[in-house]
Amino acid sequence: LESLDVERLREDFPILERELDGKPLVYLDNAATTQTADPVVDAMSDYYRRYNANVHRGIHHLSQEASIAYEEAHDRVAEFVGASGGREEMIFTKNTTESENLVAYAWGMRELGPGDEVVLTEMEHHASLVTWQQIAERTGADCTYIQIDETGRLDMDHARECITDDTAMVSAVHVSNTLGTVNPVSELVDIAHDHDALAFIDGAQAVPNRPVDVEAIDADFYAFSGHKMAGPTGIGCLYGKAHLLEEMEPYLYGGGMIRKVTFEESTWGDVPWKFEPGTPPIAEAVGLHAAVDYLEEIGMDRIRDHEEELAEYAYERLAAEGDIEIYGPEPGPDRSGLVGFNLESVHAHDLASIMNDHAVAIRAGDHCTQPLHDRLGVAASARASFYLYNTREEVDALVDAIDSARQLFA
Ligand SMILES: Cc1ncc(COP(=O)(O)O)c(CNc2co[nH]c2=O)c1O
Repeated sequence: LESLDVERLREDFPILERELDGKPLVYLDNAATTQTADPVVDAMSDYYRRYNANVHRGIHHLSQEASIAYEEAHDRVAEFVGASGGREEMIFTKNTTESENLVAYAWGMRELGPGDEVVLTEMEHHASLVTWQQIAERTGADCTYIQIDETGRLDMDHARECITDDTAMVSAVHVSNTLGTVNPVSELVDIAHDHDALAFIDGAQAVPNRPVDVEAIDADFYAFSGHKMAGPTGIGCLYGKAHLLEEMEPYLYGGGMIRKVTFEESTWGDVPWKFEPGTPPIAEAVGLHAAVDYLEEIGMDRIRDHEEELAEYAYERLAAEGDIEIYGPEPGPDRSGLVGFNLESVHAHDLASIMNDHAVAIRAGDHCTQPLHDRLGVAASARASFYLYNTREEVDALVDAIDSARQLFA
């Protein structure tokens, strides 16, 4: 595969030219949110400037244009993740978290009961872990957690023990936002289906960074966010198999999601609209469509390879320091483009603060995976996460800034 022309791509992200106190910005917090590509900003500006209107096919021309753009964005995003059902398998939400809640409420609250089990993993983000924990509490179901092994991978033997005929749902993260672990989601889905359980995959750290084919994985539901894939904030996606979405009742009500309303009762519109009440994120959908076009033109396999190369380089440089603990698998197909770590005797928050003094933006904290940090035996971790526009020189800047912190706390 031809490598990325990073210098050319960086021109699409003017923010990367910023200097902070005279130092060039080194943005390594892409797992939290990526920067927004110029074509995305241009597409959203064009919408607001030329065809801004409310959707649901109003009678006037602008509404027709806006409606078509909004509807076609569903088809385009569905195609991007291999959903052959198009818009009938692609719901737009606010973010991955809301997508998770939609399944938990619209499916979980109706289908789960005492004796049912929801199987999660120890590396779940709070978006799924807290959500399923609360739904289980309300329905009388139980949550169990697939353990991670000493390398930060899932213990698949334990997975086969956890997933039984009492399992109603397996909910697993495709790529861990803390460990960088790439999980064997197709295998997890197969085990779930062998026990007639459904499978929800949290793809927030996968869809932006690697090719994803939801039908090859055979996930029943798959969630991700626009802001992590060079797109806008305020829009998330929920893929769901058509027959499941057809059967599911909505859990948010209002205009745009109904077919007929009387004083006595209401009936629902078609999928995805029955799950999209009120005025939806129209400009964001136009922006997400542009983000998908942008990423696909670059090539998701090339983006994956670029990120993995940077993560490998970072892993090797950090490991060579001798006083840095790195979490998650060694570089390779089981590790995505992020590295979680701690510098001996320096709290992650202090480290990130000093990195900030050097204009290096990393994230520090629990990354919304507090149970996982308990399992790792640390309260917090630092995390450098890469994207298509990062460079090896920026990894060097990361290591140099860490050295400054080391000197300061020596
Ligand atoms: C694996 C995973 N799932 C779900 C979410 C929630 O996505 P949202 O609803 O768009 O916010 C995130 C966001 N992760 C992070 C957000 O900030 N730092 C992070 O690591 C995530 O990494």
